[in-house]
Amino acid sequence: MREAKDSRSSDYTGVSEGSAPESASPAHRPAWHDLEHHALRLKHARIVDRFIDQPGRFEALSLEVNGLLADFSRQAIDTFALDALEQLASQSHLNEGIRALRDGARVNFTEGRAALHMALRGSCPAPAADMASVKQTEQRMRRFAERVRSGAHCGCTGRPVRHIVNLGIGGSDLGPRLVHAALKPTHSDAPQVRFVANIDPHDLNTALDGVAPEKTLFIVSSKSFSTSETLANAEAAKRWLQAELGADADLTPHFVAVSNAVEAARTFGIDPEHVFALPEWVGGRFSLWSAIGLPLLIGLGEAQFDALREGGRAMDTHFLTAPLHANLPVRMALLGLWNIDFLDIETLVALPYAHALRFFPAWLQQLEMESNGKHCLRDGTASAVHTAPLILGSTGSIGQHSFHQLFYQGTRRVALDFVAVAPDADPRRRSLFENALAQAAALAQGRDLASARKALEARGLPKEEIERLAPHLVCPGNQPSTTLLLPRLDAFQLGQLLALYEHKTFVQGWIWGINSFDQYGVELGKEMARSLAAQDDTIHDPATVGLLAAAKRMAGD
Ligand SMILES: O=P(O)(O)OC[C@H]1O[C@](O)(CO)[C@@H](O)[C@@H]1O
Repeated sequence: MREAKDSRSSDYTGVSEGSAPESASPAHRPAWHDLEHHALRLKHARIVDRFIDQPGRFEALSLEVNGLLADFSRQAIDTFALDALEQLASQSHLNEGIRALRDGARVNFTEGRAALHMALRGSCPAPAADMASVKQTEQRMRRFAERVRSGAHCGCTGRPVRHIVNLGIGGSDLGPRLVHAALKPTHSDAPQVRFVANIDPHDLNTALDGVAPEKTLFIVSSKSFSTSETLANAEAAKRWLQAELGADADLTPHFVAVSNAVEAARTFGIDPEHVFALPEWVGGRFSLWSAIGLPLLIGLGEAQFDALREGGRAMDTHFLTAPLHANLPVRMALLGLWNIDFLDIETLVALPYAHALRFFPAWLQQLEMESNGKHCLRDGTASAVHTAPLILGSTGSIGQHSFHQLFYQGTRRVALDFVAVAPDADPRRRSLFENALAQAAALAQGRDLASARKALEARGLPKEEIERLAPHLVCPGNQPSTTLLLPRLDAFQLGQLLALYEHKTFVQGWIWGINSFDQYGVELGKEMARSLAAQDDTIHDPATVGLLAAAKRMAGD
């Protein structure tokens, strides 16, 4: 493996050494103006007409990486605009950015840290001492997971642990929760894994329903070991065990922690041998591949976890080596940016057509919105253009019967990412797949007034009734979408999919000129919650004061 270069020792500014300082805003780059020009042409052009203008459009606009096919032919783009987007990437020194990420430069320039999640997948080097400790932790973790899986790890009464409850939130929850749901076999002898994130007691209470305390292990998963929701749940779990097993019961075998705050975990009562640390250079929303994956090692086993990483590594190799014009994460990032900043399509709808991927939209929301939902640029100025998309979504075909209506006949344009899986012999999976294809086609095609009239004529309605109803049947269509088609839903392909979006997020953040790896906004909300808890009335705005008083009245205080 290559050794990390010296760039690691400096904060990454995005300015090549010796070159004149450049504005961090992409809007100052020549390609931006070309793109504005192209957007005037393409904003209202019909996507379906592009297939007529460009025979072979599907082939020209799809990319396949290790079996994962991405079809961009239903994006509102042509070759001129695509070229200009690639120029924007070059003018933004994207290749330099990708190298900076790979070589461990401090791309997280506000916190002075590298973002080396790829190193966890073996795709790039990291400081040798850090990697030695990552490897050592991983060995301990694997041994521990194997002991739990085999029934050798017992609770305080000597019964083998069979229930695992992961207590974590954000990146310490969403990634493992998504992967576990996606890959868990329907029938398995492995310990059962449940995930609890919310401080609302309902979440923990539901997870503990039907669970035997003497056979339960809690994983307190918190990189910082200071997140209030997770700590409150850990304390509640402790109280539950004490109530069930006796105040004097030795709870040590019932708790492990995934955290780099080893001392704080020890103070909570966790044996340091059972604290699995993750390096500082892995951000929460990129941490699935680290010790945060412990519930996966226990619930799914080593082979699955390794195959997931292998998939991530395969996507990394593609990302690090493919030229910009044939680079899948880059293509995806550029088209996302095109929709947001040039076509004014600010919403991205994530639609996995696989029930196993039901947590994908929530995972993606944190990844993209926490990473790139920012306005402050590298040089401290405010972004003049929109950054991260607003992401919503759910599994197909469920959304078709609730929110898709707005995409068909509402007043806004949205961009959609369909994630479909090539169907097997089960006719229900074929139907699900056909639904995905039909939605993408119908949302692009729409239905004009003439077709609406025809549909009503076919029903044999009188002329006046047809005229009255026809406008209500019109669907403007022209909603751009990308379809990602997985050959199968296995650990390798899932790893590829998740790494694809990680890299897309980095590329967009790089071009927008923001730091994708901090989250100071979230901190403000946390501070406010802390001051409420401390009952510091002086800093509360009148609405908060009013609501606090109303809640007190309702509680009968
Ligand atoms: O793992 P921790 O430190 O408990 O943090 C959980 C989550 O909280 C955040 O810091 C802010 O929501 C996320 O970035 C992170 O994934």
